[in-house]
Amino acid sequence: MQPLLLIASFVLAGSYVLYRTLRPKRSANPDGLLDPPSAFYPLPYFGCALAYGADPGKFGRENELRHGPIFATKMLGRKATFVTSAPVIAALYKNSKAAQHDPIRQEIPIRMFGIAPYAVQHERLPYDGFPLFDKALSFTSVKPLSAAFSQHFWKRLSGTDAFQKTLPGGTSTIRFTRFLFPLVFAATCEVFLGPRFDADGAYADFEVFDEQIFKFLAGVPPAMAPAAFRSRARVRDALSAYLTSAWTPDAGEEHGGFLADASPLLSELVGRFHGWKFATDDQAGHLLSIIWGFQPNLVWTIYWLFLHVLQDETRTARLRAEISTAMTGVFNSDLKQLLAAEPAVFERKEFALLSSALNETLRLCGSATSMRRVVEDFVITAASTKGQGEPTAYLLRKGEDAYAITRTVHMDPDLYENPETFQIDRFLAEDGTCTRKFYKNGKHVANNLMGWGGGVSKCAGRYYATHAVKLCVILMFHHFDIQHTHNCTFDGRQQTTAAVPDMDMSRIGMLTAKADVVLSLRRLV
Ligand code: HEM
Repeated sequence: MQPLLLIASFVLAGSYVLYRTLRPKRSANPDGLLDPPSAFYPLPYFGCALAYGADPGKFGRENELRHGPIFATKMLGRKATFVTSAPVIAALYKNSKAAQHDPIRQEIPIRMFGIAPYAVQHERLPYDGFPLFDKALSFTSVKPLSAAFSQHFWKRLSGTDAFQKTLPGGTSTIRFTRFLFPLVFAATCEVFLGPRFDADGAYADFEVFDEQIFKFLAGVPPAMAPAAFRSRARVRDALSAYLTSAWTPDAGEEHGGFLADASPLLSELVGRFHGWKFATDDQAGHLLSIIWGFQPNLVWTIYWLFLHVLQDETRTARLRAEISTAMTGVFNSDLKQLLAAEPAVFERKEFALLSSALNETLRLCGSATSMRRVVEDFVITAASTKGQGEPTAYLLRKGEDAYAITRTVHMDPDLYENPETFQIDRFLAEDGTCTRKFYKNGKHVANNLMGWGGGVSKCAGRYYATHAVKLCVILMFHHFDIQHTHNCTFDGRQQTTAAVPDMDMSRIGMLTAKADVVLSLRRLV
């Protein structure tokens, strides 16, 4: 053991000396600008990848304490600059000309979804492909899609045993993720792809693929993750079969055909894929990326919102009261009116507590990182995290990657009191609306909540997702008395209080749970 320790000490000491010798000097630029302070991760090639990948929020927080809200290191062979405070993240988002998202969008899908490079890097994709989502999912255009979600989700929910085999007054017991996640998956697939895609058949493989997504992100070869690659291949095969059967040639259409029974958004997109001569398999890879974009974030948001509310009787009672009042006051106790509601209705004051609960869930249970490639040198000015002293100007250099870690802002105790605690009404202003403003060191922080990311890559689906989360919560509370059973976790441990499982901190986006829970649903209506 001792010789091993000795060798390890030599390697570490050697790495440190090398690092001190080779690291970029902070005042090397002739114009007096500083390089961001360097964080020390000596592992060759990987650099900070292990520490960052294990828990991006903790990685950001620890380095912020040591170096301030901007620091640089190496990750997977590239120089990476990380920004962690609200104003510096805002500055990074703002300069979308120098710090671009498109180069990242043209790399990651190759690894994650197995799309061939030509179909990810097609020159028209950033202009005629991705913007279709921004257009169809904007606040003013999203209504047909959100209304379709309401219909499909209700059809699925009312088809479960909790309705079909349980009369009002009766109770059923559900394992929460097993119950909820496939319903949301099927409903959203129906909204976007239509009924021809076998969502039920594809769900199990999709779930395995999603659970193993980090392996694709890290570029692990198929031999090291055979199950993940097999599942991904099966979902893509299902999507290819769907594309083959649903694509209907029609000379009268702009792109030579349409996707039968699908949303206009997907039909238009696939039409453009045909125009660009993408192989069916690569089209399927794109569809997989779209499904992956909506499913995990959406279902884990719903999951955490429910569990944090149910953990506390007062929270549950307050939210139940809001929903009950709105059911009569806004929807005249008519389910059809609820299902027909457009997203703007759920933004009203009558749903302020629900809006606040959603924001609090995004804050506490999300870990979004926005990635950018620096394509021209630019300067970011950073004040110290505590707001003392003169701000410092740092140079970000062409060719490096820049990462905005949002969880450091969401868990900042100077911005959010007791940041580890779920406070259902945290976002309520004094007038009862969900518009509270947040301050740090006496200054208003406009981008205090970045659960949807920000800048040019801000979640295009946020209005659809907000609608879907709220509808799901309202439908469930309206129909069921939901109890968070105390002996509920599936890891075999008995719980003495209503448990909220630990979060898997290694995820990017909404965090996942380390255990499922069992809930009892007593049917009310
Ligand atoms: C509560 C659920 C959701 C959360 C928390 C969420 C969050 C995010 C985040 C953090 C990003 C990356 C932002 C960045 O890099 O700065 C993103 C991107 C995106 N999301 Fe969502 N999302 C959710 C649901 C959805 C849904 C349901 C859809 C589609 C209907 C969707 C569509 C997209 C798209 C298209 C992008 C890429 C935007 C771009 O790169 O231009 N999201 N989302």
